[in-house]
Amino acid sequence: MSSNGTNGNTSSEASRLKDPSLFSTKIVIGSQRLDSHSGKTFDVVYPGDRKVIVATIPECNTQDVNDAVSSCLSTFKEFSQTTARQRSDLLRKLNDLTLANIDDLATLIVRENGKTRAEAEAEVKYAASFLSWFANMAEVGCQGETIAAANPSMRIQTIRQPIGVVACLLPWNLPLAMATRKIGPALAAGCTCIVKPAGETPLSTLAFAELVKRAGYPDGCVNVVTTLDNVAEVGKAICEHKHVRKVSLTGSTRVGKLIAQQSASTLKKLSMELGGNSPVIVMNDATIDKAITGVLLAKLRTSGQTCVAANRILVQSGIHDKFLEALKEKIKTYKQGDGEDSSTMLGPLITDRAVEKCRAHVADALEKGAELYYGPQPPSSFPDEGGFFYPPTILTGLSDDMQIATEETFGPVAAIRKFETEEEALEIANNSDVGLGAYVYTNDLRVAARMSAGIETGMIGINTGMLSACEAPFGGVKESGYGKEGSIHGMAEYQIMKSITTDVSG
Ligand SMILES: NC(=O)C1=CN([C@@H]2O[C@H](COP(=O)(O)OP(=O)(O)OC[C@H]3O[C@@H](n4cnc5c(N)ncnc54)[C@H](O)[C@@H]3O)[C@@H](O)[C@H]2O)C=CC1
Ligand SMILES: O=C(O)[C@H](O)CS(=O)(=O)O
Repeated sequence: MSSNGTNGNTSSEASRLKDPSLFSTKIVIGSQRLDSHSGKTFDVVYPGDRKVIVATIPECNTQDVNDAVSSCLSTFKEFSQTTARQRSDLLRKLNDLTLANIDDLATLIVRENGKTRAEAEAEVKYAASFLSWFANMAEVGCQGETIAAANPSMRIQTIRQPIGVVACLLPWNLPLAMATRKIGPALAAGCTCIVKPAGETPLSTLAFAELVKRAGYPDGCVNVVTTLDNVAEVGKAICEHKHVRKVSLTGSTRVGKLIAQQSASTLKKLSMELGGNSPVIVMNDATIDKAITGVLLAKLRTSGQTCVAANRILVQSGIHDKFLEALKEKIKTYKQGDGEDSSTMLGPLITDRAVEKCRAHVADALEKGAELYYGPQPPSSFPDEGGFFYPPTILTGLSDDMQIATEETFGPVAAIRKFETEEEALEIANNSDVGLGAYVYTNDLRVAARMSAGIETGMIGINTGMLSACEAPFGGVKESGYGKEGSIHGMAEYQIMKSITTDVSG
């Protein structure tokens, strides 16, 4: 294991930054920036042209995980004793530093994820919102209770305490926002963190760890381990480590089930923000322009790579044809290309596997009776070279037997299905093992109320395609997982509540 003492910003990529010292390619263990014990590395590829190796990053193993947890544990003894006020002040400094470095953080997100700069800057602001939110929550969320005991001799109180060492497992689609959505409440509660970003997108998390240090946090509050190909070993080491008391995962349901199994031996507290299959229901009385805008936002944000992406678009028969025509006219205007090009509206997907998944979903749907309403016919649907692009596509005639109806496409493919009645739409929408987000377009409050009650998801947007905000509880039901992130509920995920009964008689 070597340490060059700096953050390894030897890459030409660092020259893209105003502050090249934010280009960090070493893992973070306490005060040290290190290579992995194995000395092995992996490359981060720019999805916009799949050629440039953006950075070479340590491929961690069990020893690295153990070092990171040891760092968390030793710092926890000190950090857990800070006051809520102190932790609130630190989060405000971290929020301010994050926003002050928005240009560089956005550059790193564009380079590692491929999304447009506009989306990357929006993500940095979204990420910072969790820091400012939990700066406010730090003092509120740490309050306990005094309970009137039935026994006059007794005084019953509760206090909230940090749960301990927290593991944060992050997805690649919003690498920074998903980091702060976990690290923010964990630090607010007084926990210390071992953070594992997705192998595809480690750079914004490593830069954020630099800002944590600059904000004045004790070394060891936020430790970062990285892996791409050794994730099974690293994940197992995290899940089975007895000093890791909490795991917060944002990722697929497949990985969520694995984490739950592996964490069972030490009975860790878990927050599971997993996969979705979001239905959109457009009723005949919907305002069509609003519906088109919202559906395309829910479908195409981050090129369709969000867990709350519109995956099944159900349109009532009376508005179906008009809606389709308007959707096609609008989707045509979405220009794909390099994220740094200001005219680009859709960046590439994260890998060629993601492109292949879109192609396979379209091909499968067409074989099972769907029609290609807009977009290229597979397999000519994606370029032979260049970035990981899949062209925006509209399919009609969606049916439950198609892969695109039961799996997240995670790409710019809009699958439309006509329905007749409200009851039919609700039945189709709920025919899924997962339940994260859903969207309903109607001007009838009674329909909105019935749909809000009847749809089996954790979150619903009514006449909007955006249901995420730091103040709103984010999380799903069924196999989309459990736990809430953000909101007044998000901090309790990182705390224990202790009840204290005192005999005050005599
Ligand atoms: N509910 C939510 O808030 C969100 C859910 N997602 C879901 O995540 C998926 C796409 O994101 P991905 O990063 O591809 O998900 P993924 O499940 O493949 O990976 C998520 C994280 O888990 C890690 N991981 C993978 N195997 C692991 C193992 N054996 N042990 C420990 N960690 C492991 C990955 O390295 C990554 O850091 C989609 O299903 C999407 O719906 C994505 C973003 C938000
Ligand atoms: O990672 C994701 O997909 C996010 O949870 C979706 S959102 O918070 O940006 O809506």
